[in-house]
Amino acid sequence: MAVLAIFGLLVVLGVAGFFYFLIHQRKKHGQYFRQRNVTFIGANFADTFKFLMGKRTLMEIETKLYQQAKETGQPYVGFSDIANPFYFVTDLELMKNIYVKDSDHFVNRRTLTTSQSDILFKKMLISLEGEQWKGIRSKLSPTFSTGKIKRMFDIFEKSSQRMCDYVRKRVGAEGGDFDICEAYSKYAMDVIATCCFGVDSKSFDCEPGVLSEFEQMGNKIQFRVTVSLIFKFILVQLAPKLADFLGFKAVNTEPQDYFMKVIKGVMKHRRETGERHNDFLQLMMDAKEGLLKNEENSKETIEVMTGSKEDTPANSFASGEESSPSKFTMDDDDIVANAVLFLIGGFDTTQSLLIFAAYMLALEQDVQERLLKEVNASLDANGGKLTYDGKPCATIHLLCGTNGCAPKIKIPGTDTVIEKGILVGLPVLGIHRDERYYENPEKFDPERFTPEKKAERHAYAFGTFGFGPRNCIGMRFAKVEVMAAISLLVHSFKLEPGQYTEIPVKMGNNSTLKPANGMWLKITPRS
Ligand code: HEM
Repeated sequence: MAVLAIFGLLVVLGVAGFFYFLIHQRKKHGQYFRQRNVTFIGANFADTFKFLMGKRTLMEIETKLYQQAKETGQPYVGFSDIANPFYFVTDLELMKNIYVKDSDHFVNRRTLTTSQSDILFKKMLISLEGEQWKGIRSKLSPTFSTGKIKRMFDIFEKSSQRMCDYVRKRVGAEGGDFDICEAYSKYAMDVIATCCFGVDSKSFDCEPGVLSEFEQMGNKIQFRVTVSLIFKFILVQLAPKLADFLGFKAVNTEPQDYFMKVIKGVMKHRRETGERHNDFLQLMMDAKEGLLKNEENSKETIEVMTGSKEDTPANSFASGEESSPSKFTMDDDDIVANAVLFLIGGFDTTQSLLIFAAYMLALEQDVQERLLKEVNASLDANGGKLTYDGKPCATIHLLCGTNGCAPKIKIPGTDTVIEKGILVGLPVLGIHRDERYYENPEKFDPERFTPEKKAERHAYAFGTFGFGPRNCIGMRFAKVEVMAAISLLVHSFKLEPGQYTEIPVKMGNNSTLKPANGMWLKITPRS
């Protein structure tokens, strides 16, 4: 009884301490912005609490935040993410300044780990800073050029075929209700296993409900926003030494060790036998040896490297005016770390896009019919083969928040100075649903992405892959991977809402855009 009472008291003290801490941080960050004459809008404790209890999604919170920021009529506002004061920018021209003109100042992300034992995480492109980031990004950029991805197209086609065979087996000749999340998870895992690790994921060989070893480890290594991760993260930000002492790590040890073993085994085999493959792993091994074919200075590689066609400070780096990429060397751990990063960065994102594209196509039959016609015409023109140049037109928005830390820099046209280390966040989700940029934004309308329509909008109104030099290095890869899978799925099956389809869909309480209860659709083979 006494033990229970002490335990209960400790819980009450813990919760009270946490709320005291929240109030203290909010007050501190509010003061920070008020002293700088910047409107302060957050944090919202009720929403934070509901999120921790699983009753609010990050998507709902970000949408509300954007509305609040927009209602102030200011181009940027102050916000508190509990750990840090945070500038929340809603003005597209200001965003462009940050990403293009001042890109050199907004190049680092916030720290997610301090642990010395987080070896792989520390070597991932996503965590690198300054010159080190530039060096590795410039080494990796040529591996993501259109030409290189074109050579990998066979991998996308084969995995898409395997996925359609799997779906056919599950729904039978007459068709039936099926959770498409399962097939897309296997597809995204299969593509990354083949391209980045040089192995077969065996994800389509398993019985329903069973995951292959690669899939299990791949799932374990993904970032999931859980209550414990949030606490860990706050501790890393506020008391890095304590977090380090407690051995907090960004990436779980078990999958980390597994992937290290897998990839090092494949590299050893290739080096010993001289075997070569058309995949990222090969390209990274070539980049390490300085053997990568000479596309380093091509215009496109510079675009992959800088995320911009325009003249930016980063472009001068990319074209060799500052540090030369050849100065930087990669070792085997860099290769492993970035292959694992591609698994983290390219799995959930691609899967979410595929899931919602299937959902919208099931709901909007006329769009599905148009897409089917385009895909069939492309297949007919290419002897029934899916090719890189076939261009189906399904495009869908995704949530992604993106931010950078600045050294001291003044916001143009204002007296506001963003000090070193202060975070700047760009609310992509809100912008994508803003009527000022998109008419009827909740409507699934691929036509808004025609070149003519795109030219009518501000270039920064579409930020799915981020902007500037720190944008998504895998964007070209992801687009082709997604197009291959959607094309073959729509060619093989009719997608319709089924008896379990939730309309509107309930979103999951996680960092990425995922439906809470799977994505059940009625799927019928076309022949
Ligand atoms: C639909 C799929 C994808 C979406 C929506 C997406 C989105 C993003 C976003 C928003 C960023 C941050 C940009 C910023 O901070 O400004 C990012 C970074 C990154 N993405 Fe993706 N991504 C996708 C697929 C992929 C794939 C397939 C790969 C790898 C094969 C990949 C690898 C990366 C890497 C390595 C970074 C960090 C780049 C750096 O720090 O220099 N992503 N992605």
